[in-house]
Amino acid sequence: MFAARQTFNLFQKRAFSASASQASKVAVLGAAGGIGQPLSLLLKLNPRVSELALYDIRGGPGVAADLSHINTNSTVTGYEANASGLSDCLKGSEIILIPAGVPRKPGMTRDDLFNTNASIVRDLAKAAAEAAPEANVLVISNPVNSTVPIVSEIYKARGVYNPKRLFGVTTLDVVRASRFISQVQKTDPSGEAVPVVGGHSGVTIVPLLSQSNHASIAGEARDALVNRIQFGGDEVVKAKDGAGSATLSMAMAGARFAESLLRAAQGEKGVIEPTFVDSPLYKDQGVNFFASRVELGPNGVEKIHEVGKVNEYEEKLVEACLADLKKNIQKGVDFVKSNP
Ligand SMILES: NC(=O)c1ccc[n+]([C@@H]2O[C@H](COP(=O)([O-])OP(=O)(O)OC[C@H]3O[C@@H](n4cnc5c(N)ncnc54)[C@H](O)[C@@H]3O)[C@@H](O)[C@H]2O)c1
Ligand SMILES: O=C(O)C[C@H](O)C(=O)O
Repeated sequence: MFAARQTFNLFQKRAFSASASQASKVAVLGAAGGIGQPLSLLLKLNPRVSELALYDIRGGPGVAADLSHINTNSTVTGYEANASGLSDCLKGSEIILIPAGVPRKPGMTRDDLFNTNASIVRDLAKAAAEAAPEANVLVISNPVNSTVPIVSEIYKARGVYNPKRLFGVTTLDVVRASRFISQVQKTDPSGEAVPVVGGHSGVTIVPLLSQSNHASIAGEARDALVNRIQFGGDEVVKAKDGAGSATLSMAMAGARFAESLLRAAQGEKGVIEPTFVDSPLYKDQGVNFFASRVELGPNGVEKIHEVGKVNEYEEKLVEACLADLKKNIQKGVDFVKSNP
């Protein structure tokens, strides 16, 4: 028993190196799902979170009751699946994480999820714009390249859009990139950082190996690694064989991003995460959202970093990315125009 407690405490210390915490309410919408449950668990273990608010169209209160027995200080509340439940869940939140929506099955692209997930994200965004317009909104639901513009259009229509507070969560792409490159190079993944820019699907995911510790990777080894990073999600979808897509690794990635935002909000300087944001980098080419390294601060986005120096091979990857990304973003914008 004592050993178990020691292991648990060690896990908490390793997972989140916070010392003190301010009051931070974090809401999870879609909290009973494959991502929502482990994500909520990791947030319950994070001492920077003082209040965890869980909402789902089914099962939110059950997940909350379960997590509320964990002996960390934060309170956990599950909300009923109705409009006042959603609004109460959102009120006072500093961070709203949205993993609500359907996941892929083998043979599907993320874009195939659009018809179902676009309206789910739109409706949740409407509620968030009303109940907690100043919160940071972290969109996990796919297709991220389109769901993030949907949220921005909903906020714009209500006059509460703050581009510094809206984030598409692309953390899993860099988590994968550092793991996959470490497997090839036989190194420790914690020492590997591969910038991944662009968006979050297929060729819009652009790993910049030339900016990693292994810039000299070339030829087939490079092509295979880039392909694995771009299509890592498919590996999990195939292995789960109809039972969904990445959930546990995504929960880790989402919790890491939320932790980074809380660290930055609580005064830590130099906190940088890759994320899909309203970005000036390719606006001149009509691409209004783009993932790159972003410095976070108390007001959300502090500084959007340039893509930096890329080689000829990567230039082509960026070109292919921009073409797809532009269409994906437009699809989200058009959806809100026709389905406000
Ligand atoms: N951004 C990324 O890197 C990334 C990674 C993995 C998965 N995803 C995406 O995350 C989403 C969720 O994946 P999952 O595996 O957790 O799916 P899941 O089906 O296991 O869980 C989704 C949850 O959302 C809930 N839900 C549906 N409509 C809702 C609504 N209107 N309000 C509140 N909750 C609602 C469902 O009841 C369910 O509990 C998918 O769209 C998936 O493609 C994104
Ligand atoms: O692949 C998916 O559909 C889920 C997610 O976007 C992922 O990258 O794992």
